[in-house]
Amino acid sequence: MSTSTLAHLRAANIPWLQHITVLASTFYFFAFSEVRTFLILYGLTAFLFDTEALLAALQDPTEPPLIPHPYLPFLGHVIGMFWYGASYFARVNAKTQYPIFTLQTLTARTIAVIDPVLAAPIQRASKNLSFYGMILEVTKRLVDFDEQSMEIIRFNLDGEHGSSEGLMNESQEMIASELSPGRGLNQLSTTQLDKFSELLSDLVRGTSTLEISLMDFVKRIFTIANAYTIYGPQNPFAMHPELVHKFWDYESGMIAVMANVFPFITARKPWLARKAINEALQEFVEKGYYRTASTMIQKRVQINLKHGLTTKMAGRAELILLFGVIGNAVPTTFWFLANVFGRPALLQKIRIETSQAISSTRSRDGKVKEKIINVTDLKTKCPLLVSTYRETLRTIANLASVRLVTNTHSVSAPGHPPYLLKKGSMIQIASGVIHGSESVWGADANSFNPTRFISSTTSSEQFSSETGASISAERTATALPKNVPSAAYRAFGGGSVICPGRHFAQSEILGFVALCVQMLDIEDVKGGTFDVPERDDQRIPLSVMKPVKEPQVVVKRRKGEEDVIWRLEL
Ligand code: HEM
Repeated sequence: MSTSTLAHLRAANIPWLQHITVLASTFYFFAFSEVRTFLILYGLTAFLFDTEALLAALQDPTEPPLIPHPYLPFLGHVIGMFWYGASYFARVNAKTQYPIFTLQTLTARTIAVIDPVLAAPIQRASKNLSFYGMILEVTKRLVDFDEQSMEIIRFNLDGEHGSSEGLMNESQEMIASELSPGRGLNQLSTTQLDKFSELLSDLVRGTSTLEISLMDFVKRIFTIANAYTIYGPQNPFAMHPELVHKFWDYESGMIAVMANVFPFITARKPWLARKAINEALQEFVEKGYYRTASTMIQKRVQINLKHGLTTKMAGRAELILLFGVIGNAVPTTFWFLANVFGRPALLQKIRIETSQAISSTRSRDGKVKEKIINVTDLKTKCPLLVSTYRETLRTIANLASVRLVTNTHSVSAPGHPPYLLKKGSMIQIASGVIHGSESVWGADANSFNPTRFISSTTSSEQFSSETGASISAERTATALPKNVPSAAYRAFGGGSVICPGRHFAQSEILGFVALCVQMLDIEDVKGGTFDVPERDDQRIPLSVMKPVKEPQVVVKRRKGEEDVIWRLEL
């Protein structure tokens, strides 16, 4: 044993003196026949309680420090993550203040990344730190893929047969291209915005009122509009309207289904819901309904079938994308509406600001007949709206970015020593901790500041004086406060797997919220402004955070807007 190992062992948080004293006194207190049993019991207990500290002492000094659980080794951190949900990393970080640390559980080593400066090189190192290596097991359980499909999906994930070979590479490249700014994306967004205005006008007509939970209000419109836009007129929800509810039944119980402990008994409602949706998705592929869907879905189904997925499994593959499309957009829009309508002063300012993006047509008698909101104008001329959207996401986007270390990798960043990330470890970039860090965002990191993303150089005047709309749109969307590193804003993940739907999401969510702000009053069911709900930090959703309680609201058209036809355009 080298002298440095001995020094580490001596410095380890292990009560060596107590162990030596106990061992030495054993022979004094116990009869010879009892010594063996005692030593075995003592040894086992000491092993259980000290092994994490021993691992911490013996690990390579350049590895992220291992934090032994103070009371319950190997199980303590698992229970902590289960009990405290998304806030567990924040609790450990509050005690340790390490920029990166390791938690050991029975089956895995989890490396939590707390400093965004380290997050940047980690999300860039996609060759050795694999997103799919981590996420595919989740996907398998999420949609119930069979093993044969998983083999097809796993092919060439590390790129050993070239960067575009294999189902995943081909599909990911195609989706990124279909959803990146350009004509195809504009077409998708236009269909979506038209559908929003049609559905909202139908749901809240003339002087009628609608009593509903704010979340259900968003779910109703977004599920139908997104399914229509992305999956076409013969989408599963249009063919089987009862599936809209079932989709959200599955969403709320999917963690229990994925735990996979006799889910048909322990999580029956979401399990049955998934079964019904999967059957409809299979029909969507088998009956060729996908041929009337967006180009992205047509290409995606063709890629999946070409690589050998059965029609049944190609249908199931769509369930994961449905989550990508709707699963985050709905709760994000819910929070955005809650943050605006729950703060009358902010609502007032946003009403004034977004009115710049409206044009109107009049009937012969001079009355306003139609009002059109231009979503490009929202992005370029309405910094408060865009900033409120980004601040909303900062406060609710808690989902860690996960990576599996497929080859031992050393990561270095300015101001940090190099850290060794050993093969087999699971990395979690702790988005929630980073989003709430005072050292990153300033003293008000934990409060809601709707103007946070309006920088001193980005004002509505400046936007209107920009020459190219696309340049100003990009500037609005990327105005991080001074000195905040870009990897600190993690709502859409980062690196090569950054959410490809972020541009689509921004247009649909800004458009929908502006439409609501201009067209509707949304108040507490008991009258007046509703309270902005609290975040439910105990639940770990596979999307943005959920509220503890969903406000029950009354939705009606604003005075004077009862007969106006509202439309959204890009
Ligand atoms: C506010 C709404 C949204 C949020 C907060 C969001 C967030 C995310 C996040 C955090 C990831 C994982 C990235 C990582 O771990 O590094 C992701 C992946 C993804 N998102 Fe989104 N997303 C949203 C909307 C959308 C929409 C509307 C679409 C599609 C139209 C979409 C499509 C996808 C896809 C396909 C992936 C997987 C990327 C891949 O496998 O490479 N997302 N999203």
